[in-house]
Amino acid sequence: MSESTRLRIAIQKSGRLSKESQKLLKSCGVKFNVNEQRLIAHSDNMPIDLLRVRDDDIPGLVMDGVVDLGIIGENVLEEEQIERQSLGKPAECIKLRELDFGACRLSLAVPNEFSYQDASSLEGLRIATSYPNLLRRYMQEKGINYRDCMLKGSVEVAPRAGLSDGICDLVSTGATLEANGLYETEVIYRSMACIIQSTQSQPDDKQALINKILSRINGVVRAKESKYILLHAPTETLDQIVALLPGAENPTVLPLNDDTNRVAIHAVSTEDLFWDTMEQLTQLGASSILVMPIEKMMG
Ligand SMILES: Nc1ncnc2c1ncn2[C@@H]1O[C@H](COP(=O)(O)OP(=O)(O)OP(=O)(O)O)[C@@H](O)[C@H]1O
Ligand SMILES: O=P(O)(O)OC[C@H]1O[C@H](OP(=O)(O)OP(=O)(O)O)[C@H](O)[C@@H]1O
Ligand SMILES: [Mg+2]
Repeated sequence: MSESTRLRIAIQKSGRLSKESQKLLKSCGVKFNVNEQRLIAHSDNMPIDLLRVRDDDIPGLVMDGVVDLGIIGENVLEEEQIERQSLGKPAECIKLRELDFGACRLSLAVPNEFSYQDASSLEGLRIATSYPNLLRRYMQEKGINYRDCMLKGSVEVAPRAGLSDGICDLVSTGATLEANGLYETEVIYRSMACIIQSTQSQPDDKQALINKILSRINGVVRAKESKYILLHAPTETLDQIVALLPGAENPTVLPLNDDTNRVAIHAVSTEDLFWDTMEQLTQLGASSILVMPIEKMMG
């Protein structure tokens, strides 16, 4: 691949998605070193360049075809999409898949002393947000009039500072709301990180590389969600034991040396094996139970 056809992937420079985005690409075999001062990181084993930017810029860079792929929160993607649609700017991209990080929700919240019944309690009031488009869509659906207070950060301090009556901001644990004397009243959008592709048609070799990265991401995410389970089981409770293993299809059953009453089971479980299931397994006579992480999966 020539320099101009190197695959360009935009990721957040620093913030909530930045480390996970880098980790994901590294676990897909993309080698690169990030220099905190530099906007671009070149991979030295694949024709890939990483563009490290503010997360707000990522959807636009992909929609304008400036970069080929982007890793972004669905909240920012959707916000930018609505904004661009209203301005008649290109707003298309392909969401390749959701990722397994960046889980958060965009919620309405009000001060603890606010008596809230439903969204109509906000009629005519001022709401501070960094997501004016998602907020407007929700409030229009509910038929509620409100006033905007657009803030790029520190949204949670707006009511106490007298700037607004309520807020519409991202929540994960709820600790920031609590610390600011606010409580969550409505979830208006649930979000995960996702990987998006530009709709521009790609040369075959570049599209093949995108497909390869995506297939590796699928393998990495599936592996993280799965566990490799080894255990010894009495033959008489074998069926019950296999039935308890979450999502395990056709486990391998192997004989044990000098023991015809017990077998070894090897299984890949598509879910984590919880302590209570482990306890049920031991009650059925299972022993030597090992639950191990899986690094990669394919096929
Ligand atoms: N508390 C949270 N827990 C999990 N994910 C979150 C949380 N807050 C935000 N996110 C997700 O991470 C994305 C980036 O959040 P971050 O706070 O780093 O953004 P930012 O301050 O706008 O960064 P930038 O400087 O790149 O503009 C959010 O758009 C959202 O998708
Ligand atoms: O419900 P919580 O777990 O408290 O998380 C919510 C907070 O996380 C995000 O901010 P972040 O900490 O990323 O900082 P930022 O304001 O600089 O974006 C978001 O904007 C909230 O303020
Ligand atoms: Mg941002």
